[in-house]
Amino acid sequence: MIYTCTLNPSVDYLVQADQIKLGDLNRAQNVSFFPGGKGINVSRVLRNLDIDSIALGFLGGFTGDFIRNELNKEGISNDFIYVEEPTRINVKLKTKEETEINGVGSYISEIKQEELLQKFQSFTSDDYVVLAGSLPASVSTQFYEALTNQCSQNGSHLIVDTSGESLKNLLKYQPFLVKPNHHELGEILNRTLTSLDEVIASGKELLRKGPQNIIVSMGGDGAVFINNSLTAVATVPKGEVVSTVGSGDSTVAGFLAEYVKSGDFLKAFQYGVASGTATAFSNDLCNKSRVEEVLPKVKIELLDKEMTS
Ligand SMILES: Nc1ncnc2c1ncn2[C@@H]1O[C@H](COP(=O)(O)OP(=O)(O)O)[C@@H](O)[C@H]1O
Ligand SMILES: O=P(O)(O)OC[C@H]1O[C@](O)(COP(=O)(O)O)[C@@H](O)[C@@H]1O
Repeated sequence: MIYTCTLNPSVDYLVQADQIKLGDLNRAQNVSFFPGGKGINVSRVLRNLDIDSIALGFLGGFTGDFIRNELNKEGISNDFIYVEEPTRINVKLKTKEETEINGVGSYISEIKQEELLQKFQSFTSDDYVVLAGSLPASVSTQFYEALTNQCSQNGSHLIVDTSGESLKNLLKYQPFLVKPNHHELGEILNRTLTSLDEVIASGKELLRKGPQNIIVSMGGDGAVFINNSLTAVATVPKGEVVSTVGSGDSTVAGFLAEYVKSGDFLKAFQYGVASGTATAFSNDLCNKSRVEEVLPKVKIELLDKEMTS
């Protein structure tokens, strides 16, 4: 089974406007609400790609109810732990540019954290566990580490999509996959990455710190895949970018959807990148027909086979 775990879900409030002036009254042309947060997005894209998953994490209040109802409507199994404070609302402003305001997240008591950790004890080596997104302010990075440690003890395939200190601390558990974007990769290694060569070299450096497979996403410039036997670069087609919210999560979901079917890293990488791009070209997350339309336009260049250092 694939489990996704979102410690800090969100209702994503997407506001489209010609322009926004700070300090002025602005009117939106269009607004929409989506269940959000990285693991939840992965579960939603997996559903669109006909793959089952179980969504876990913390939800609370009217916003938490909205997310649960939407997931139920979409037929996504979920087993969230309920907390008192409402789940955050993240504002996504789409003008000519994209601006995001992500909330801090609800208070999660230690008892609730322990309850989630217990759920992780039942995972097995057949399971894939996607641990994704930020931590609510009340949850320490040690908790992420405890969840990771539990997956490692169970032998589950762990996919981590987080950034900064949380990601750094988890590398030693040798996660099956990590997916930083190029800014996050630079941040972990304390540098700014300005070229593809730098991204590849830094990705290889990250690989030596523990993860088994790495996708470094680079927005409209595509992505890089690195493991001990392969290095590949994907370029993506140009198209009308509607909203990139959830593109990275779609990359993870598309990769997993193909990997659990074929076990083929390159096919999975191409499918993941196509899913990310299909989401960038959509208002909500991608659907299967969009992904399959984009798929042949994602070009994969294999740089090295067999490692490379
Ligand atoms: N402007 C864009 N045009 C085409 N594809 C895009 C664009 N932005 C993002 N994507 C797709 O989504 C993937 C993830 O995007 P990225 O912004 O790197 O991730 P994150 O959302 O995690 O920061 C990219 O690798 C690419 O496939
Ligand atoms: O937990 P964080 O880092 O605040 O991110 C949460 C936000 O990221 C998203 O999951 C989108 O992520 P990506 O654009 O990186 O795929 C939104 O749904 C949500 O608002």
